[in-house]
Amino acid sequence: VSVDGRALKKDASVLILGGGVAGVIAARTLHEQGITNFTIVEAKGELGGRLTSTTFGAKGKEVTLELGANWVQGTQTDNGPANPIWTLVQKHGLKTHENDWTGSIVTYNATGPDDYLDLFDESADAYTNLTITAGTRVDKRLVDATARTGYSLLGAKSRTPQAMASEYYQFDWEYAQTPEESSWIASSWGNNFTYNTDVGGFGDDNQMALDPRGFKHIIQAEAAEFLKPAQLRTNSTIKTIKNSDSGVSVVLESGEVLHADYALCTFSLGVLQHDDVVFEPALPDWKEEAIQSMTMATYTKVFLQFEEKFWFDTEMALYADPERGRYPVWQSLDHVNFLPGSGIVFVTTTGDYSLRIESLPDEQVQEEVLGVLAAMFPNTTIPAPVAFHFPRWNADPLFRGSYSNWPSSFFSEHHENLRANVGERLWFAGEATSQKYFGFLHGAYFEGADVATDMAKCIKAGGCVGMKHVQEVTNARPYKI
Ligand SMILES: Cc1cc2nc3c(=O)[nH]c(=O)nc-3n(C[C@H](O)[C@H](O)[C@H](O)COP(=O)(O)OP(=O)(O)OC[C@H]3O[C@@H](n4cnc5c(N)ncnc54)[C@H](O)[C@@H]3O)c2cc1C
Repeated sequence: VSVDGRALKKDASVLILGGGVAGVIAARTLHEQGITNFTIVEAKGELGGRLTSTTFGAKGKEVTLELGANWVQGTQTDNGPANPIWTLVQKHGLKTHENDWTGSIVTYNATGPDDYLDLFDESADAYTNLTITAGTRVDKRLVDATARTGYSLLGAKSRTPQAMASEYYQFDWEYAQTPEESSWIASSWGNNFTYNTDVGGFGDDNQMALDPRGFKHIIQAEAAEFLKPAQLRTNSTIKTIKNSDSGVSVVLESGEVLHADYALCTFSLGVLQHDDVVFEPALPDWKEEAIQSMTMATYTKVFLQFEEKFWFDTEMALYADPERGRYPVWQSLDHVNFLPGSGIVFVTTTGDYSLRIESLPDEQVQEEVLGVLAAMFPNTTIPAPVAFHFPRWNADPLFRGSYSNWPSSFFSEHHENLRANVGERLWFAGEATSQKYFGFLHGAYFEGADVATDMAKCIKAGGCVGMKHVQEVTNARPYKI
């Protein structure tokens, strides 16, 4: 049988490229649709992708820590919509605890303790205002601008280290980039669709994963329910993706070639941007412009373990350095709610500061971090840590950053193009392709499910055009020069 000269094939084979949240949920979706002729091809030795943990600590004091995603952000409010990651946490019995980001915090500057919680609260209000005014801009069809423009127009101008640290906590700590680098409108979507129940969000609870099996357990346990051994290839790094009208072939690092009728690429935006994988033929201009126009940001957790705790008793602490973004957000894991007795505290950096520390040797970063602790606790002799570790997400060829961020020069049409299939055979999904939830685990989940649903329809129909894309992203009105 044929349609337009194409062979109708209803038992088509599918390669799912990448076994993170999007890849596993896409596989589950195809399975549910009765399409079982698929294989997940994953470079790492296990499923989970950016859901990844490590054993950290001195001998006899080891614990499981999350190097990547750590929180279920927004869970569920009453019987409202549930974050699907929260649903998986409950289904698979993952250990979590609520993390109070705003009510359990103390503040410091470069000379020691400094109570600027009033500025911290003002900054939270300014951020809320930023998201509300972004909504107004959408309703009025006003153009996007940077979140910095938004803050300034609202009169929220952070001029002291304390005000800058407070703003950082609200903004950069979430988006992993500065307000200058981020879209006013899209960063507000990111917040509202997750946290604000008025627009369908899940609620404002943040649950921290604390399970010794790692946060990845939820996705591995989910896969174990349907995935057969023959449907998974781990330790298989893809070097080339060849796309044609009749199917897709991928060339592995080993030289082996896998063929299928369709492929779903779930590699991170950073991997696509960095040319770690070669597309043959090269991706069309509309796709390449979309890929290069969104940003892959970097978020870095720097872990320290000490013989014993000498720091704050709250869950969180904020440090205001004269340099914005220098080792600002601290969290105590040695806390009754998390890993009491662990002797672990960690500090988070983002954006360019993360790239800076990735380029330095571990010893130098450790020395800098200990210097900050010495500034925060002037009356304490800071002991040498017994363990120290931070992951280099940007340098990692399987990720090239931590998660995507939406700059103000990225248009809705770019986003459609980022998401759209190339030809009938090559499809894309992952956190970055989610318009409402880019950057989040639940963004990857929804995209895996939604794109695989579209693919299944296409496969069952024996072929389709797929998602729409625009050939060129243009202005509504021409430039006047
Ligand atoms: C440090 C950090 C903190 C985060 N914190 C949170 C958080 O608290 N809450 C939250 O909701 N989200 C958080 N996120 C974001 C969340 O982890 C991601 O949105 C989500 O895991 C992305 O899933 P994905 O399936 O789209 O991509 P990935 O997990 O990147 O999956 C893609 C897979 O493709 C594989 N791959 C890449 N290249 C190749 C190749 N050449 N050949 C074969 N396989 C390849 C990778 O190994 C990977 O397994 C965080 C991320 C990071 C890094």
